[in-house]
Amino acid sequence: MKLLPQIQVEGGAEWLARTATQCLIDEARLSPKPGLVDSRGNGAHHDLTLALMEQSAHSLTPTFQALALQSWLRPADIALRQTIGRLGREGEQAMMAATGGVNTHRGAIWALGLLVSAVAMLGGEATAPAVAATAAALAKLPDDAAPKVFSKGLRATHRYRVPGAREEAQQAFPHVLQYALPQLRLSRRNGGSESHARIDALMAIMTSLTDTCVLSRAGMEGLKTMQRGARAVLSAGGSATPKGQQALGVLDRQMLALNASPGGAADLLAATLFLDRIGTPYFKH
Ligand SMILES: CC(C)(COP(=O)(O)OP(=O)(O)OC[C@H]1O[C@@H](n2cnc3c(N)ncnc32)[C@H](O)[C@@H]1O)[C@@H](O)C(=O)NCCC(=O)NCCS
Ligand SMILES: Nc1ncnc2c1ncn2[C@@H]1O[C@H](COP(=O)(O)OP(=O)(O)OP(=O)(O)O)[C@@H](O)[C@H]1O
Repeated sequence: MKLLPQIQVEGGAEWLARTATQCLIDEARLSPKPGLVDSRGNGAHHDLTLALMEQSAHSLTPTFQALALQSWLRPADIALRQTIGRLGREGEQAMMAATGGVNTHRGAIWALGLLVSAVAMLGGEATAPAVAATAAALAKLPDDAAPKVFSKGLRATHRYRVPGAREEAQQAFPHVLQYALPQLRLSRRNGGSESHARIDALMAIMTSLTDTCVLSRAGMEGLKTMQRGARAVLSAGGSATPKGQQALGVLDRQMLALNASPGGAADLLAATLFLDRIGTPYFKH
């Protein structure tokens, strides 16, 4: 086991927390995102604004920092699972206090929280697949202290018999590793701007995610519209091309008409941006 001076652990935890927060802000500002809050407006959300999303992101920095500090070089066991479960729920409360009771980032706290913990468990330096596998090991452990509460996401996974946020993490974030990161890098190589590459990565997630946000608000019709529309953007050449932009505009209008918002896909885009930055060790930033 690597033994690190406490100051290095604290610096690493602080960097991870700042980076996770920045990824949430980058995701929120990225435009144009179909149905979602972005720098143009509120998408399909009546109770969310970009300012609220940013306030919420900042309120989560101490949660991410605590998760990293508690997880540093620890193995995936029940004790750590219970600790991060408690910190995650406290983070949800901090978010609710910052937003006056609006759910801005529940899914994001789950995904990014696990990934921040996983990087810390690996000592601050690891590849994206290793981080995702470590996060999955944590997500698979039971947290007996978790209250048995009703949630919209859980209800959608039962009703439609599809995997949701829990399963995405337990399966080591396949939509991040197999869809979004390869698309992000491909679109960058093809010469698109960073914003276009990020929108394309979001589209790649939306081609196949069973987003319980969309299912709860717009049912299976909404989900199929999302997946089909995202495929159309990518097969037109991506968001940097005129045809891709046109397809993106069509999808945006369809999502708004259905009151559908791919909040789960947005969370996974933030997770993608995080894992993309983890490639380089924190002390080089
Ligand atoms: C697992 C969580 C997300 C609860 O999920 P649940 O399925 O009950 O649904 P809920 O409607 O509360 O939230 C789901 C959210 O996840 C996102 N999401 C939706 N579908 C998906 C999907 N297929 N994949 C990934 N994320 C998704 C959306 O943003 C959605 O709003 C989480 O809040 C939780 O269990 N927290 C407890 C605290 C904890 O253990 N934390 C540890 C890590 S910090
Ligand atoms: N840019 C974004 N715009 C909107 N939602 C986002 C964005 N980024 C992430 N999300 C995710 O979407 C979720 C919000 O979805 P939703 O509004 O359906 O939740 P809800 O409050 O449970 O439901 P409802 O608003 O239908 O009452 C959040 O948990 C958040 O993680």
